[in-house]
Amino acid sequence: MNGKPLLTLDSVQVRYRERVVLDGLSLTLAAGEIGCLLGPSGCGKTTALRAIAGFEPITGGSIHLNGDTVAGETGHWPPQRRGIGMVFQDYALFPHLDVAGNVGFGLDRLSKPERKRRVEELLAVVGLADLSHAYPHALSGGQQQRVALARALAPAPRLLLLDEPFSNLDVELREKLSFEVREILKVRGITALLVTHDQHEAFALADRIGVMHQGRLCQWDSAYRLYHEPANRFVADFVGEGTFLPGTVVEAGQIEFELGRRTCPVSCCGIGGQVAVLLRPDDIQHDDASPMRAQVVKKAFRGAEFLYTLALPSGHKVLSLVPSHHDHAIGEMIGIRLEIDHVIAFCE
Ligand SMILES: Nc1ncnc2c1ncn2[C@@H]1O[C@H](COP(=O)(O)OP(=O)(O)OP(=O)(O)O)[C@@H](O)[C@H]1O
Repeated sequence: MNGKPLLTLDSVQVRYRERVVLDGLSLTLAAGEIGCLLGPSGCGKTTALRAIAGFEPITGGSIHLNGDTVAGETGHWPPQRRGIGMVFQDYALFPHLDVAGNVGFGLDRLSKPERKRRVEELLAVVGLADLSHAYPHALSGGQQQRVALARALAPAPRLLLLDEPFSNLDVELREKLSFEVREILKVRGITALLVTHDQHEAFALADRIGVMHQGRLCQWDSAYRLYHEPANRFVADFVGEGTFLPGTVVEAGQIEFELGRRTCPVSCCGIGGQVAVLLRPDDIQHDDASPMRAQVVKKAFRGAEFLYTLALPSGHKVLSLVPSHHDHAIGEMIGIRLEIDHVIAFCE
């Protein structure tokens, strides 16, 4: 991590009655960094945001914001004292206020001219200067989301929390807005934490991503490392596409599986141990000259590429990304080559 920590969660626990829904959540976000909690429905992402914002009391651990302990044994700061901005899934705009009224809503402490200036500045930042007198019902989903962002940024929060901010938008707009929002946050040096179950959104927006499963954080890392060096099988499955092939540890640091023998540091089992070898679609290359053959059982056109599902002689399936001018029919046998940088395997 570069820079001073702005947000630190130290073994945070949240319980609803007897049920633990956040279990020992620890993470640090540096000032100016954008983090993301990614995970399936019900894993505790929203609860984590609510705990940080101060809407949810924590039952263990502590939360620190810019050096202040805002939740923990020493007490619990109310949301308004934490100086945190929030953007919600449903935008939560005030329907009776126009765009300028929505953005200026939390700025009563400013004089009228200051407030006007601040609203204009924020609307310019989110590209809505021309719509300051429009009402929310007359705006598209993407425009409403930008108003919500401008409103959350207007009081200059120490931290911005975004809860599934793009989930009501179509896929294309989602990615476009993710990049736009990242640009806005980065230019202004705003620290933000987003929650989503959409990994493309996480990849487009965040510097650091935490994959959550059943209230626990499995890995808090860059998108690259989550994809290429997943900490466990859940992360490997949840992030990116891939399949697993059975393998055996044949000597220290060496595993053998259907596509060959490779170096792989496996610490969880000894020689003879059974492992599951992770193969990403980019690890399997199509090569007509290769003696290794596999049968096309499924294909998905992705524009520049086909994603082929291939059956190996054992019947196990692997995925392969192949340039789309290599258009092979279902049932055809094609040559493949293993082109893998570092092998990841998990003990069975
Ligand atoms: N007020 C509550 N009382 C009891 N249980 C709750 C409460 N709020 C959430 N839960 C439970 O806590 C767990 C975590 O919920 P949370 O909303 O944090 O998950 P999530 O990852 O944000 O899910 P989603 O992506 O569906 O919003 C869920 O099993 C949920 O049913």
